[in-house]
Amino acid sequence: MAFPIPSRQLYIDGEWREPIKKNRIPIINPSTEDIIGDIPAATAEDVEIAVTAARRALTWNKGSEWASASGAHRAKYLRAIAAKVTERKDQLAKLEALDCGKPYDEAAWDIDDVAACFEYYADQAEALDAKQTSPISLPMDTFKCHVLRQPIGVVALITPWNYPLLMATWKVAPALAAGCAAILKPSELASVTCLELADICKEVGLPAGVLNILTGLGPEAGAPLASHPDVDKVAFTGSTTTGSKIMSSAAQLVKPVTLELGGKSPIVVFEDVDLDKAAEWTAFGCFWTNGQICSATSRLLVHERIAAEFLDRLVKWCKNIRISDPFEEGCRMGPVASKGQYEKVLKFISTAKSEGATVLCGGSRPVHLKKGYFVEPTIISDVSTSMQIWREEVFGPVLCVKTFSSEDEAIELANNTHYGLGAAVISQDLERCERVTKALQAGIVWVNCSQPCFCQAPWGGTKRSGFGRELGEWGIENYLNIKQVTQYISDEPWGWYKSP
Ligand SMILES: NC(=O)C1=CN([C@@H]2O[C@H](COP(=O)(O)OP(=O)(O)OC[C@H]3O[C@@H](n4cnc5c(N)ncnc54)[C@H](O)[C@@H]3O)[C@@H](O)[C@H]2O)C=CC1
Ligand SMILES: NCCCC(=O)O
Ligand code: NA
Repeated sequence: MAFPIPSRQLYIDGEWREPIKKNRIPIINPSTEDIIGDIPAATAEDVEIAVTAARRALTWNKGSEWASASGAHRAKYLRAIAAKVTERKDQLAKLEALDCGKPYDEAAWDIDDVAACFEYYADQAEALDAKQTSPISLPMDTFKCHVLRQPIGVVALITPWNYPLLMATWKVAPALAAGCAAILKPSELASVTCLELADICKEVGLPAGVLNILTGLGPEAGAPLASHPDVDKVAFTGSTTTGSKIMSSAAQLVKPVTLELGGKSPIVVFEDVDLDKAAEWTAFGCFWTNGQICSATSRLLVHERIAAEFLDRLVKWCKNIRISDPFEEGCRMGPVASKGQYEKVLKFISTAKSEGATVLCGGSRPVHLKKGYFVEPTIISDVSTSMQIWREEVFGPVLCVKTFSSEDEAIELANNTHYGLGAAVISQDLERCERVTKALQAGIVWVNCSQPCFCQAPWGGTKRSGFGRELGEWGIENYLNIKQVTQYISDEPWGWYKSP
């Protein structure tokens, strides 16, 4: 599809700014492998300017314009951004489909979620004003106490390419609601819509420096941002390897981080399910977003009594997934996001085969698509718990399968991972679902579904999937300092020491 990609600069201090080193990074359309534009490449020099701008925005007019303004004041900007996102939904969805290969229908859904998330955090910003005055009851009536919730300060938000604008929004919206000033560093593999967010912020007159958007490479732009001494907090979504690096550099300055990292989430299908309903959720849980979801339920555990019949149904559902250019009518799977990702996914499949696993369906490029980073929905069986395909995140459309014979065995296999982001359980027995839910080591459990995500509910992982919770009322807490204010209200002297 020919669609104009706006040519943008870095967004710093409310203005477009060419990177100091003037470098740019090509934008590649993963459906065609064509270069369709370029984005600016920030380096440490630009990070320095952006951090200074953010710091100034916090303290501008003693903070009265932003950091110490009311939540209601900031909410107006968040609502204005939401309205502009909705107004530009079609353009943003098209750009996102071009940039990261998402089916257009999914991209449009994501843009709705972006607008809803800005609206939600506008509500949370308003709610913050009411919370500021609520007293804390103390056991002594000579004292009164309340808590002040104040913005943490300048925050670095580093985000991935699988949901380019939505993952940025999960951080930008609560950070701004809290009164922080932010520097967003989206993934170099899909930054286009984040630069359009900058354009929207300009249009709605967001105060200068409150949100700065630096596109660029991880080591060149992300690393100096994360380690900058004047950045008060880092919120990161991406690979566990990069998350660990960010945590190490933050540790040098005792800087708080929240990390939303990889996963190898299980989906447990019991013997009492409706086979078709369960098969569709299993496919959606792993193949939505072309399989590139941190919470993808990419390890299927199915009861041995129904395994053969269930897998037969599941393969039929998978063969029916329309894989095509993201703009074709009815597309339900596009390409993976980059050449690197394509090669990585195929390598995972070949390693699985060489380790003795069986490819039940898929496993390669679809024959009808000669160009683009397309991989068929792939199901791999005869898997053991020592195999790479069982242990490591693929971040592509690859599901691996094991069977179980009892609830206890299912739980043990489900928890047999270093990760702990998502998990799903499918059964008509809701008591069993409740037992299994409690036993699963994960931050998110889906019952009789997999992946639906609402900005009202907390999101985040355990184990090596990271820590901290985004979204919901927890999302804004990530960007607030809690300050205890205790006042002595008695007219009597304290009277501990003998009066001189
Ligand atoms: N949990 C999730 O949502 C995601 C997981 N991944 C996993 O990570 C693998 C690699 O994908 P990448 O795009 O390379 O992920 P990545 O974790 O390297 O990139 C995520 C973000 O971190 C930035 N970054 C990279 N190195 C950095 C550093 N040293 N300091 C600060 N920021 C840095 C990147 O520029 C990007 O904005 C994928 O194959 C997938 O398995 C990737 C993206 C999202
Ligand atoms: N549905 C949102 C998934 C977010 C993530 O992959 O991190
Ligand atoms: Na791209």
